Amino acid sequence: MSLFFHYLSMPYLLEGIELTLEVTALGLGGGLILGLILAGMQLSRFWLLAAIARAYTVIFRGTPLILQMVFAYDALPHIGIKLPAVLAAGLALACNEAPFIAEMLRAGVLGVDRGQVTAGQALGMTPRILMWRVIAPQAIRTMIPAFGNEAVSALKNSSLASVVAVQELTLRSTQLASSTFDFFSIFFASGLLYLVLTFAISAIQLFVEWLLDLDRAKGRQRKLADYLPWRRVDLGTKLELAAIAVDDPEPAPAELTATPPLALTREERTRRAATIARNNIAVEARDLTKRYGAQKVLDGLDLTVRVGEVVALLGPSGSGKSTLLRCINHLENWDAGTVRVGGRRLGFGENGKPLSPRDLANERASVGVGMVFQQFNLFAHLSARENIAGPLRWVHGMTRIDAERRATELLDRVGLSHRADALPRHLSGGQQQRVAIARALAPNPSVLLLDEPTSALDPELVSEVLEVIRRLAIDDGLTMIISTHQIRFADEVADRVAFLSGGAIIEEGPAHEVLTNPRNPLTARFLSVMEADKIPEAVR
Ligand SMILES: Nc1ncnc2c1ncn2[C@@H]1O[C@H](COP(=O)(O)OP(=O)(O)OP(=O)(O)O)[C@@H](O)[C@H]1O
Repeated sequence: MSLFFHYLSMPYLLEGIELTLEVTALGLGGGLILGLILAGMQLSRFWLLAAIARAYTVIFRGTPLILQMVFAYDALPHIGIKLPAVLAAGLALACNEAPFIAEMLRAGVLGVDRGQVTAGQALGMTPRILMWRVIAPQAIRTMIPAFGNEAVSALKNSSLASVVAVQELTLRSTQLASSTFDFFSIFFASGLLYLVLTFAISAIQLFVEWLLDLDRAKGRQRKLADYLPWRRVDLGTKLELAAIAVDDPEPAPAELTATPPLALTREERTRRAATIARNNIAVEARDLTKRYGAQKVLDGLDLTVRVGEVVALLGPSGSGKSTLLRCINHLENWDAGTVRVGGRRLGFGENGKPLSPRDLANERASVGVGMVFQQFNLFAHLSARENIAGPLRWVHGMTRIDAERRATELLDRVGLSHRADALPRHLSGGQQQRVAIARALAPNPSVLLLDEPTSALDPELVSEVLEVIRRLAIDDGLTMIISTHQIRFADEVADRVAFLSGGAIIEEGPAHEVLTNPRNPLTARFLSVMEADKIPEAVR
């Protein structure tokens, strides 16, 4: 036993640790830089870059590290590159780690919900802002455990540097054992030293995970058990959240229920229709055609929406409503036809050529087309307030104070000022959708597109979202195009209904007229099927 402790504190072995850490740091640091480049190449739109990165991955993941180390130390000098042993071992380890790290990075990026990326695009974020503010923060959080694994594996793999005579821990242990024949004590001591190092890496990993944990309750006394890896959302946080729910039960928001639902009288509707008819055109789609493979999803569709008008898109599932909305915001390319928003061909330059993703994002931000999605698509790592204020700062250059003031004002308007600091996953579906509406309204869009805003909600949550939309239409006179299956809501709020079937508008006209007296048999059949459409009393 005393020999074991002697070896454990022996300077000869301890100095070996220094070289072990040096090779590991070179391998991990270099692997991270190279891995970032490889991941970027693999995710690139240019197939040649992606192919080169894939070929690299196949070669360096498919050949043994020991061979790569020997190659770096013994073969490179033949082409005039003579590296010191530590550097050669570190380089080989970096080249070997890079493809694994690249795959980790790629998985992290691809794992971020595509809906959030689409929402970011709709808000006018450039690819760089999207990566920096939406994708990377979420990807990094999911990658920490895998990166911890990779660090431990790099530390252990550094022992292979002994084949190129790097005097690291394993080589020194072997040399010592060969000269003293005390194999048991030496290897036991050396194994324990490795364990201490890997434990330190695991501790760093857990600390970083804790730092980045979105559910971490700030400033609260924590118990040791909270730091264990399986404690993702600790009981304390859950209890706090439960307490919030009990203390502050979410009513149908007072602001939305205090006054009776808004509705226009027949005379008001007539006046409104006359005013709208004199307004400029806000959105115009002409002969819009879009295919997915052999399937024609939009078939020469024409639609004109005037400033201040609310148009409800109705139609059976798959008739092209969502696709039309996505084309208006140029989130989707189309095959033929034109789309103009505020007179501008969104997504095309003066010369008629498509804009780059960055220019398209800037144009989206300046034209001002807000979009609300069926699945809410809130940024999962940001609070309700930050979901609204963040894009205002990053896209529209607002100061933090102004952006937060605007966010607070909008949250108040949708009845959610009391949940401003909540993460999306701690909000109900109806609350999430109201935050999403507030986020879309924040930059004062000229047009708001709503893609089935209530279809992912439980029936009892539908009314609170519809009431917010109703107020936007009637109080604010916002131009809106709403894809919906809520017939009664469309009747009350929309100025005009457009009925889609097979990618074309087969009937359109004043909402009440089309909905009560449809002329096209397909519209009539659809409406009779939708008779079962039940809207909660509260919104009638
Ligand atoms: N990315 C895609 N790739 C291939 N086909 C698609 C894609 N997106 C939509 N489609 C197809 O296009 C058609 C129209 O889809 P879209 O979502 O626009 O319909 P919708 O009227 O909004 O339907 P719903 O009311 O169910 O949302 C559907 O047949 C759908 O399967």
